[in-house]
Amino acid sequence: MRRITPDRPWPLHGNAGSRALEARTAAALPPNALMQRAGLSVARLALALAPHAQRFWLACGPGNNGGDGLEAALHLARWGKQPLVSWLGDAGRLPPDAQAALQRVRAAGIALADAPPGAHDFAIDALLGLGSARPLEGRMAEWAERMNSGGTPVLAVDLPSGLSADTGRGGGVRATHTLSLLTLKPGLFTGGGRDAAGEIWFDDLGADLAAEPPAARLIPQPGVMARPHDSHKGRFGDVAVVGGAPGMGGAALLAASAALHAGAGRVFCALLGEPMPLVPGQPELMLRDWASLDLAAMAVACGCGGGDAVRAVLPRVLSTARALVLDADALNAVAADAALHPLLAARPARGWSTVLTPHPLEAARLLGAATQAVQADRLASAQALADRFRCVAVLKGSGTVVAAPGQVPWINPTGTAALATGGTGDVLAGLLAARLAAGQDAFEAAGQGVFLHGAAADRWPVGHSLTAGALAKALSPRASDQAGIRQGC
Ligand SMILES: NC(=O)C1=CN([C@@H]2O[C@H](COP(=O)(O)OP(=O)(O)OC[C@H]3O[C@@H](n4cnc5c(N)ncnc54)[C@H](O)[C@@H]3O)[C@@H](O)[C@H]2O)[C@@H](O)CC1
Ligand SMILES: [K+]
Repeated sequence: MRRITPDRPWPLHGNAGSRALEARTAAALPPNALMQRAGLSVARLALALAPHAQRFWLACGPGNNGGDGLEAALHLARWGKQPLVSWLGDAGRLPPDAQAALQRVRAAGIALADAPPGAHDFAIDALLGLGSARPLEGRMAEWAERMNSGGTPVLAVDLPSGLSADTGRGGGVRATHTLSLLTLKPGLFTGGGRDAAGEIWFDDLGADLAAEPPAARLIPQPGVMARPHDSHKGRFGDVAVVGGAPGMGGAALLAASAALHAGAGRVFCALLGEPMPLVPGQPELMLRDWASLDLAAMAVACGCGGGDAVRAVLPRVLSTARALVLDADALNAVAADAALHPLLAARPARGWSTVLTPHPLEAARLLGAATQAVQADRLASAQALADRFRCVAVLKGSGTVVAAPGQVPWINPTGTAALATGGTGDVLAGLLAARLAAGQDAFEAAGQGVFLHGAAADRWPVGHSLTAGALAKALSPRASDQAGIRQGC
């Protein structure tokens, strides 16, 4: 058992993959052994998290998730703790493993209540796991609410009850900790999952994770891009930011600043609005008329603050830039104008890379779907975008998803709600362009870029408000260097 940190590309298995691994693992073990391992693991973690707690409330549901809770109660009782078991099951309809656990609990003389205890020091949510099939209601919803408002730590067994393992939708319990069993589930890391799950722990219970293909992987901490001493600015490539329609120059300048701080050799900024001779406080940025830029020789970030004006430049951008990040208004223009689609579709055959960085509303426009439909299955939505436009798709939001045709998608473990502020998307576009300019593969650049963008926010000092301009400056490789980084992704 261990706490999950981004030290490796952790494989994430959805419902079907987890069920397949469960069957495979259980088949090699004596009956009930897997659930007994699960219960022991839950009890050990509960004790480690709250060594001085006495009253452990175990809220146990009608299936095997509840069985895990019953097994945990046995251990807590053995260790001198007071297990307060509330159980919602029907003894006549229990799956075999949970049935065996129930008999063991009864044989041990542990009482089963049909309501929550009056008081407890620690709550264990074993209401629902993989079998969650509909929103919580009735007593189950009441017990979940009692856990949420109880003021104690809440350890969710396998999944916070009600949360979809595949998508991170739904939910009811908001745990402080989740112990994911057998597999790590993508739903814990994207959509509502991050808020519902709290700190994530994992016990594979002896499963061979490599036996089932993962639905996604967690982006690991990237290494520092080596910058040899014998370097010159041409080595790290040029970035051109094309955007900033009248009144929206700030977005383009934020992207350009991010590209600069992320290590691009030279950064050009082509504003589609008012001409500006120099950017105050940022003399390194070179302002140019967009038509004069040799886009074929640069990584281009297009769309930041582009407004309607960006539509006019897109045909040339799409048919000349070899490495391209399309953001914000460029995405809206592509969504609104099917005439641009063949230009986008022609890029992979020329060996050119394209990264789309939509937030959910922009993704919905590109897919011709509702935003709720995009959010209902973020992994599938990002993959649909990548497949439709033959590009790397970065679906922003809680647990950003990075997808590409034929690749296992990434889910980003970094970032906080502090990033939900104006301009941080422009910063991401500039950062990704800098990595493309350095010659990185687009899928790798996107994965590492979103990790570093989120990690910069995670490092933000408490009490200091996060602004996009300051975030751009925090992207310097030296800043992430100090976080102690190893090679990966
Ligand atoms: N079989 C085993 O040996 C193991 C099982 N494990 C546990 O088993 C879990 C999966 O067990 P199950 O497949 O029994 O599924 P669950 O225990 O998650 O729930 C299934 C039951 O809940 C009911 N249900 C679903 N949604 C409901 C709702 N909203 N309100 C009320 N009832 C609802 C279903 O009708 C079914 O009776 C995993 O998440 C994991 O915790 C793991 O510990 C590994 C070992
Ligand atoms: K649970």
